[in-house]
Amino acid sequence: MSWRGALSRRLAGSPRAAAIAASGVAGWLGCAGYPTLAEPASAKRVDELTLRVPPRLAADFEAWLPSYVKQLVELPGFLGAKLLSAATPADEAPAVVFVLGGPGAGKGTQCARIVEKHGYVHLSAGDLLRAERTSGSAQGQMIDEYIREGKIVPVEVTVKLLLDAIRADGGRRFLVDGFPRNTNNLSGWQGQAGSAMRVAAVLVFDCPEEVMEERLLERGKTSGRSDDNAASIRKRFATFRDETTPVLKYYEHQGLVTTIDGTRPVDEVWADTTAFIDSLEAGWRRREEA
Ligand SMILES: Nc1ncnc2c1ncn2[C@@H]1O[C@H](COP(=O)(O)OP(=O)(O)OP(=O)(O)O)[C@@H](O)[C@H]1O
Ligand SMILES: Nc1ccn([C@H]2C[C@H](O)[C@@H](COP(=O)(O)O)O2)c(=O)n1
Repeated sequence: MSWRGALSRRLAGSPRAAAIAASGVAGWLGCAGYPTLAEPASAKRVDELTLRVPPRLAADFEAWLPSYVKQLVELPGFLGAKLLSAATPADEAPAVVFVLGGPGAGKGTQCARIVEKHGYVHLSAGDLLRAERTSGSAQGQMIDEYIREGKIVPVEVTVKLLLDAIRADGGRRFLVDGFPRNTNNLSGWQGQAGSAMRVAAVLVFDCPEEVMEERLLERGKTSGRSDDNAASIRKRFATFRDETTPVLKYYEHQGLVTTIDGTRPVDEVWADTTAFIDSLEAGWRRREEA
């Protein structure tokens, strides 16, 4: 499979990337002509290829890159590949800590404590969607169905709610809870918040499904949530396994993930959570002083 062929196929399959195709592949790559890497490189020659991708297309590019790299490294004579970075937000951009973990892992509980002790602004994607659902907006019914089915609402809706809330608050440190939940969330964030916000860390609460199920069924006795029932919980677990895990892998690869065992009593989980926020803040202070 030639590199050129792989690129064309990917472009054909992606609506956003169709715009790239229309503007010409060579122009998009930022170079006049591009190498056909199907020809094996000689052992003495190292070819270097720099791809310039506009920030608004970085998410598509990164989603596509792994399969492209996989094909490259399978070519005889290819020595290796290095992804430098997509778009790097400025250090002074507001910092976001994404908080993830399965349904009932304890995200909201720990976020409430972080707000109280460390003064972060907490934005729960689920809470924003639930509020939007009852606001009487045209998309309320759609959101209702997604939540009940444990499916992830299209990112256009969620990222707008998050960014509106972030802009309205004007703060500098945000906990974004329950987001990004799938690759659609991830690419929507990167496309729309990308360089305006800095993803400082991804905090993950790890908890087995049996424990989370017990917690959610207990919460369901009083929460009034349409998805705290056995059928919805099963679907939410499947969505977490199938759709959120790839996002966690993506951020792990970037060295941004800190995982905390969420199975323990709240105070024990909190001891690790607050220590993590302290270390994050200490790192920022050291950088500011340097
Ligand atoms: N460490 C813990 N030990 C026992 N119960 C907990 C613990 N953390 C949270 N809970 C309880 O479990 C339930 C779910 O917690 P929480 O709402 O914080 O989870 P969540 O990850 O935000 O869930 P969801 O994604 O469904 O909103 C709540 O009733 C909460 O009181
Ligand atoms: N990024 C998100 C976050 C949440 N939702 C929907 C689907 C979830 O099952 C539901 C509840 O979220 P939670 O309060 O458990 O974090 O809200 C979504 O579609 N996209």
